[in-house]
Amino acid sequence: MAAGAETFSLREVLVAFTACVSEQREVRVDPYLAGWKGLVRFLNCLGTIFSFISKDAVTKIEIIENYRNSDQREKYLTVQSMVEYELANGLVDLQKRSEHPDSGCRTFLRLHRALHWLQMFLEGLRTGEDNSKTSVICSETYNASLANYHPWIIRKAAGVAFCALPTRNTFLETMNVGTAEEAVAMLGEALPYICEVYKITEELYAQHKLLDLP
Ligand SMILES: CCCCCCCC/C=C\CCCCCCCC(=O)N[C@@H](COP(=O)(O)O)[C@H](O)/C=C/CCCCCCCCCCCCC
Repeated sequence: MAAGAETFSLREVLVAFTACVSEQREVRVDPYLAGWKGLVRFLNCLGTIFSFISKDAVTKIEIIENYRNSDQREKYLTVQSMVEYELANGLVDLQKRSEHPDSGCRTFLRLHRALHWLQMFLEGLRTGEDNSKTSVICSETYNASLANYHPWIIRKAAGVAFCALPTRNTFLETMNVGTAEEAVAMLGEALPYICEVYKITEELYAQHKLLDLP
């Protein structure tokens, strides 16, 4: 484990995702990005072999943060308002990346797909045997989700990086919430919130036929 792992707290990440859904069942962008930033911090602690993954995640987080810091920041308060605003103003490339290669909708979709992987990965960790291999949980859940959207070279590089993951119990203890059992209990509490964020976003994107944005 690389230096800096002590700065990661699973609790902070999970609190961010639990704060995502508003009373109107809208997905708030700021806590969503805060959750991803915490996860990237954790990924960076796992070693430089994961840098190509964290760099891509950071690029996408920054694209959306830039919208949140722009004059149109209010339009990007929730995923619902972002979709409405970008579609109404022709700001999304629907067929092919051209005039709006980094729309909020397209960029958010990449994180949304990664959230599906995260949901399955955390569930795999939570329910895995004490001595199960994190690398196996990670590659199985990746192959069942995100890998479907990645070219061969990325899938290959990801597969190599997964081999560097520590065992399940070391991994759980790195989350800084106490013992492996305590980390498992916290995952059990938080996963329904992550699932809810995923479900709401998936329904919204399906409703607007945005699930295949180039
Ligand atoms: C609660 C703590 C335990 C969980 C710790 C998980 C830490 C994960 C942190 C970040 C995950 C990274 C999310 C990556 C977003 C990838 C978005 C994406 O799909 N990008 C591709 C497509 O983008 P465009 O080309 O269309 O712009 C891009 O090609 C990807 C490049 C990089 C490779 C992505 C591989 C993703 C593997 C996800 C597994 C991460 C392994 C973490 C190990 C615990």
